[in-house]
Amino acid sequence: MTSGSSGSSADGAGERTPFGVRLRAAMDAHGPLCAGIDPHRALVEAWGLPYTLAGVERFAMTCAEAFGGQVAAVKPQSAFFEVFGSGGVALLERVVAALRDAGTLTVLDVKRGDIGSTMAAYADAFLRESPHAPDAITLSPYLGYESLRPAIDLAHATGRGVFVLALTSNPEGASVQHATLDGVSVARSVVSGAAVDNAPARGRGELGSVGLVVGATVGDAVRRLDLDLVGAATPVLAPGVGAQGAGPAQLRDVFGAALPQVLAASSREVLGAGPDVRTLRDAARRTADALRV
Ligand SMILES: O=C(O)c1cc(=O)[nH]c(=O)n1[C@@H]1O[C@H](COP(=O)(O)O)[C@@H](O)[C@H]1O
Repeated sequence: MTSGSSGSSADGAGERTPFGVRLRAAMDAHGPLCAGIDPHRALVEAWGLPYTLAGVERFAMTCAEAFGGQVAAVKPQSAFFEVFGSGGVALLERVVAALRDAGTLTVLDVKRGDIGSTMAAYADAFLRESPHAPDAITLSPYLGYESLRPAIDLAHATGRGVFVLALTSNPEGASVQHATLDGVSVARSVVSGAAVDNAPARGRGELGSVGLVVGATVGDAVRRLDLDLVGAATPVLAPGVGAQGAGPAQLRDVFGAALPQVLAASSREVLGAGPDVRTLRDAARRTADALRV
């Protein structure tokens, strides 16, 4: 499987297989791990590298080499590249391109969200066809789920995907995400939005391209989301595995019957196995195997 199989038109609206379908195939082939590339200063230095653009390039390209072709998806965290300004952003583009060449799906963690007219520009920046466009991005719905429409529509048009924050892994998230309007929580309204957007995929018996982010650490709180609403058609990105304390048991407890559509994300714990490429690859493979349903 390649991450970018197909022809495409000038605006990218080609015949690429929808992201959800490609994600299902990737998880079936490699297990449900999304390996994060988060070049924290402490990790870069622990690898014996200087915390400079060159050091971070070595770190990130080693990750791309280790993870490419081995895991379902890779999630570079944009913040750690943006620290280095335009050079860091150019490096991020090279990392995405390298993973694309290896046939591995990329979820670029940029957590964008803005008024619709600005959202259209963010959608163009990340979801239109280009050699360094990722397969999916993370989105923040706190200006209203519908404000994300330009990104959702362009993702559908270009065979790409989005993951919308629903219930995040950090303890502070609950104060906003469990707030209710007319008896419906913010998080649950995001789940409903994704269910509507994935209804056509559900009708085809496929995984949709509008995913949710639900932390693997949220415990019982997940019950309030009514994940049943989305059936088996909505992919769920579940960060929090490893450094934030969640493992296979927590994933089973939190997601239950929805587990087959969960893409579990782990960054620091896997990255700690570097800098040797083979050791890093083995750590990712071991984690992916342990998470298999
Ligand atoms: O969107 C995310 O990926 C995300 C959402 C969330 O609720 N919690 C969360 O930790 N993340 C991201 O997932 C990664 C977690 O990294 P580790 O804690 O090192 O595994 C970071 O890049 C976070 O920004």
